[in-house]
Amino acid sequence: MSAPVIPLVIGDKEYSEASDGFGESRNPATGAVVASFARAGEKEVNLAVSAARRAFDEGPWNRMRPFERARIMHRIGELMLERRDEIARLESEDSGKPLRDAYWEVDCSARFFEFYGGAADKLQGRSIPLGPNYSDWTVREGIGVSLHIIPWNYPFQLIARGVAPALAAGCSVIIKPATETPVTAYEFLKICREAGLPEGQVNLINGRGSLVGDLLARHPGVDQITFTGSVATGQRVMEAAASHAIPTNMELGGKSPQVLFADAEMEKALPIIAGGFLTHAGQVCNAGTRLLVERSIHDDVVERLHQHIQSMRLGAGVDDPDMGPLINTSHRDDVERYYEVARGDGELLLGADVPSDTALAEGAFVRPGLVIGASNETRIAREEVFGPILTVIPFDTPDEAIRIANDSPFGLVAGVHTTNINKALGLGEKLRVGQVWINSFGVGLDVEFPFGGYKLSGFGREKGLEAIAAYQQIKNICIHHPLS
Ligand SMILES: NC(=O)C1=CN([C@@H]2O[C@H](COP(=O)(O)OP(=O)(O)OC[C@H]3O[C@@H](n4cnc5c(N)ncnc54)[C@H](OP(=O)(O)O)[C@@H]3O)[C@@H](O)[C@H]2O)C=CC1
Ligand SMILES: CCCCCC/C=C/C(=O)O
Repeated sequence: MSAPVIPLVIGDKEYSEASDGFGESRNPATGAVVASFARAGEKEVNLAVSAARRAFDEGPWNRMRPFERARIMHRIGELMLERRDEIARLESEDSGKPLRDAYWEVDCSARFFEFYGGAADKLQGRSIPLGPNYSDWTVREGIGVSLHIIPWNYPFQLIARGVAPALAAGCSVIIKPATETPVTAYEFLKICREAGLPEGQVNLINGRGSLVGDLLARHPGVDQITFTGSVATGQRVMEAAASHAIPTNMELGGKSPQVLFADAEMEKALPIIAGGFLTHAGQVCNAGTRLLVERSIHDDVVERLHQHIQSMRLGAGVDDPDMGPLINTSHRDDVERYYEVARGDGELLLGADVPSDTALAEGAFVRPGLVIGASNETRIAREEVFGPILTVIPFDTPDEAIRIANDSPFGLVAGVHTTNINKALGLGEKLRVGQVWINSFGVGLDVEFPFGGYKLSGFGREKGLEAIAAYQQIKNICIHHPLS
């Protein structure tokens, strides 16, 4: 059976052919083609911006009662859950991630639509006292056309994370998925249509980021950009946005610390620490890839983590292994180059072997790894690898742990493992990151609290009620009304 063709979706039309030919998406475990997709060029970019512009300037969404928007958003969430088996499977094949993580993506995406659907009719302005004969108040309006540039690691969930608050605010949307993972974005568009989202409200442009991503980001018809991905590409997108002075939300890289004190509940902490750097083979912006461990327990912790990574089962995502492949063989080669860097910076302890059965022999698998004996100044401790490798660094005092944790170009998240409340609160206060997890690292279907970075990890906040601000203009209206 030939692979399906993913069309562009612009307004009420689907385009199975477009100006820049076709791309292919492959299952990273086997190299098999999952889908091909029409690649947009300048013509389709202009059409998509016109459709989104028209939807925002003239369409019904922005003029509906907010509770009517909320109902459609709730329906989108319901449809996601009704179709979760199918979407999770497609996501797992397209991105390589274990099936359970793909289910998490769908469930979390539905939660975004429930959460922001619930918020859509509560986006209130405020009244500002100016004294007698004046009335003054603010109105929160949708910012306009919102562009969402999506990476390949969480293709479905990251669409929902940005698009749900944008829709709640009244915006229209253009989605530009990563060329590696175009498949579930189209499923998202189909669900939006079935739920009754008006035409042009959400548009889908696949194509090369360096071409259509850049054209979209520079387009004067776009009012705001939400970007998740690498620092270098984020900086390019900021430059494009600066060319027409529009705001951006940047969710970039990380080299997040997990701090383990000797007083922690080890049986609970170690699986959390392992999950923190191994989830999706480490291809997560907030992966906890530096373990700062109190010196007295260093050797024991290293031994236990080493045993854990040796016992893992690697395999194709759809077989729900402990760890799936990386996104493609080119990224695998990049990660393996970092293993060489690690060997120069310290000692590399490797875990599970890559699968050798013929079906997976061509897959983008790497062995997980632990680096010991490397200082926090080394490349392996400072650069984002986006692979399953953990650098373990000992510390002697809480102050030293804080100093090492903060000595990073990034500042996305941190984990702290301790049973001592003073240490927990002290680190929570002093770590220069957007989110501190204490005795946890990532919490289930967490959509309610804000997420974003300090320093090179970016700016702006996703998730929580805080995310909505990115998609709104605040207008102040003032009336002078003297009685005589
Ligand atoms: N913070 C995070 O969550 C992520 C971080 N990364 C990091 O980035 C590294 C490289 O991954 P990569 O896929 O290249 O990530 P990029 O940051 O380059 O890609 C992210 C998105 O931006 C698009 N894009 C690329 N160039 C431009 C441009 N000039 N203007 C507008 N959009 C553009 C991409 O499209 P296209 O796919 O078509 O190129 C994709 O949709 C990884 O190894 C990892 O270290 C990667 C993914 C997520
Ligand atoms: C279990 C980890 C979930 C992270 C989902 C969001 C990822 C964002 C990113 O990598 O940018």
